[in-house]
Amino acid sequence: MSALIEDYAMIGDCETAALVSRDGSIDWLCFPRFDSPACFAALLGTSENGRWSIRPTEKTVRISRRYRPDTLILETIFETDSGSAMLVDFMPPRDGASDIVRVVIGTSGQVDFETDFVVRFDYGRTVPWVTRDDDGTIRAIAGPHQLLLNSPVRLIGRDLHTRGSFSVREGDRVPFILTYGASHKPLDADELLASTETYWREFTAQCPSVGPWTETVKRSLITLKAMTYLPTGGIVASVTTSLPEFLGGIRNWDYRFCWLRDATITLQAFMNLGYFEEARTWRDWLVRAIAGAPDQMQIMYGVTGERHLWEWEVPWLGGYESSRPVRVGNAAAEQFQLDVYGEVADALVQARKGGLPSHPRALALRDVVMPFLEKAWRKPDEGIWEVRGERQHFTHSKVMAWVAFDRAAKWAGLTPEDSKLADRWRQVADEIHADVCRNAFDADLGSFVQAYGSRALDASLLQIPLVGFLPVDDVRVIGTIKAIEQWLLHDGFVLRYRTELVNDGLPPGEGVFLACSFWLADVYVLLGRYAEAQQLFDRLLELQNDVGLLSEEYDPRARRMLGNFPQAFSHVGLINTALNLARRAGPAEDRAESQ
Ligand SMILES: OC[C@H]1O[C@H](O[C@H]2O[C@H](CO)[C@@H](O)[C@H](O)[C@H]2O)[C@H](O)[C@@H](O)[C@@H]1O
Repeated sequence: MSALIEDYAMIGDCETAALVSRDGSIDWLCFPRFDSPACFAALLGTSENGRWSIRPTEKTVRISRRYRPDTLILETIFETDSGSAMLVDFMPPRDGASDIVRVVIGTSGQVDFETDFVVRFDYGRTVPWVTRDDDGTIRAIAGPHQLLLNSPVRLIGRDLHTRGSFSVREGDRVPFILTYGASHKPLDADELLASTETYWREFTAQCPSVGPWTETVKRSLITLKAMTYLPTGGIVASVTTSLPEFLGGIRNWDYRFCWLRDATITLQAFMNLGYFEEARTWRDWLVRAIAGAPDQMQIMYGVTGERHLWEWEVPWLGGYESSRPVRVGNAAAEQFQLDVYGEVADALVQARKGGLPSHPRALALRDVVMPFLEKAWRKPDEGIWEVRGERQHFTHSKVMAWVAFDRAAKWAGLTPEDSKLADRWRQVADEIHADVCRNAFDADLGSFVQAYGSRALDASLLQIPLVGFLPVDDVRVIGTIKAIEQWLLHDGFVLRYRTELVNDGLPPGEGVFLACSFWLADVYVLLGRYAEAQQLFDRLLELQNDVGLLSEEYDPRARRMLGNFPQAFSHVGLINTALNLARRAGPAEDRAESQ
């Protein structure tokens, strides 16, 4: 059985990532890319679906862990009656090979360990041929996949598992190096550890002070960086698939892709912290990915820009705590979601403001996308929450279409030759604004509503003041915030919408959505309700696990994390709210000022 979601930590090399449980088991790993078929899939099944454990044989009296400061190097300390030892887990940034390195270091007395290496390629199904080379290397092969495991520990195959045992005394170091594909050169665990440490320390060194939240912001920044596919600059929404939004339910989705929405807001967080190199690579990825006819633009792509992300179910995996189906691929790739145009426009304008030189294709792209959008904004869509029910005129989608025209008009207004375009786009922005104010505000409720003609509330309406569509002290905005506080709060955290009242094409039930809870804190900052913003933010920080990671959702009743893990959306929320609180004129006010 898999561990609690919050009991996992992530290690990664900016091309793929693994989840390690508190007791030293790697239960999730897709080699060599984030979206490759998992070779350890115990997270969504059983140990027979693949996992690699290294743990003491005797009872542990205490397990503690942390990331080595400013890095993605995980240190787990096991204490037993006879001694203590540290397991160091990391994935070196790529230099041709793709590896996981695990080093057991004795810290006091003596600790006996056992390791159990179970490889099941193709999402936990294919049992490989496992052989031992003359030099002791364990080789697991099936079809296109090959894994090589090197260690001084003698490993023996039995019952389709590869096992070994060893002891460490104070000062002993026992390394294991797992390599995907061919191994071109002998690897040294200590050298890899040193270069990995340097890589992450250099990256975090640029992070500015965010007052008392600097360390927690750095952790989120490292987490987001680890979800960036370095060869292209694409950013995945999470490194897992099918961790459920409701335990035992069917809201299980594959997040190992690049959503324009999630990637763009991630970039905004990077830029808010002054990381513009990441913005450049992402912008280049974006321009390549969405090149072509504007009506064929997708809301998400694979890490190198793939368009076909067919969704299928994995019948041989039992699902996380029986939450089935396990899905690979994501049918939402085929959806129409109007908001992404606004998010992309906002990020591009922010990149320009930050001094990023313009991309040769960016203007051409703007000039084909905007005319398309002039018609498309009138159409119903699936919205930010990617409903699997009927398309609707979602309020948030229209607001973000307004953002697209508003930002495009400002952008065009920067050059005299584009001033005609600027006027035209300002006109469309005004038209959308009027349309939303006319159709999305319910005077009886005193609030904006989820979609035209609906009476439901939706947390995405919190974006109205955050993107500058209306000022935060507008009476309609005040009414909307009140209504959200009244109807969407659960234990002080924010639900996206009431799944039992809205037909989103799925059975009701899900946790509170962490990103939306950060948005509420941002709105409190705009309102000057700093104490409430601070209080909500503090409570959200308490939800982080022991190594600072957040999933997508949280169940306040069961006090458990839910949804894919770690999730970019949630970590972006954390960074932005920390900046808003620390600077009080942080990103929320920057974005809102564009009104
Ligand atoms: O709730 C149903 C939808 O859930 C997923 O979408 C959510 O995650 C996306 C990635 O973080 C995010 O961009 C979106 O706003 C969220 O609603 C899932 O990917 C969808 O397929 C599903 O319909």
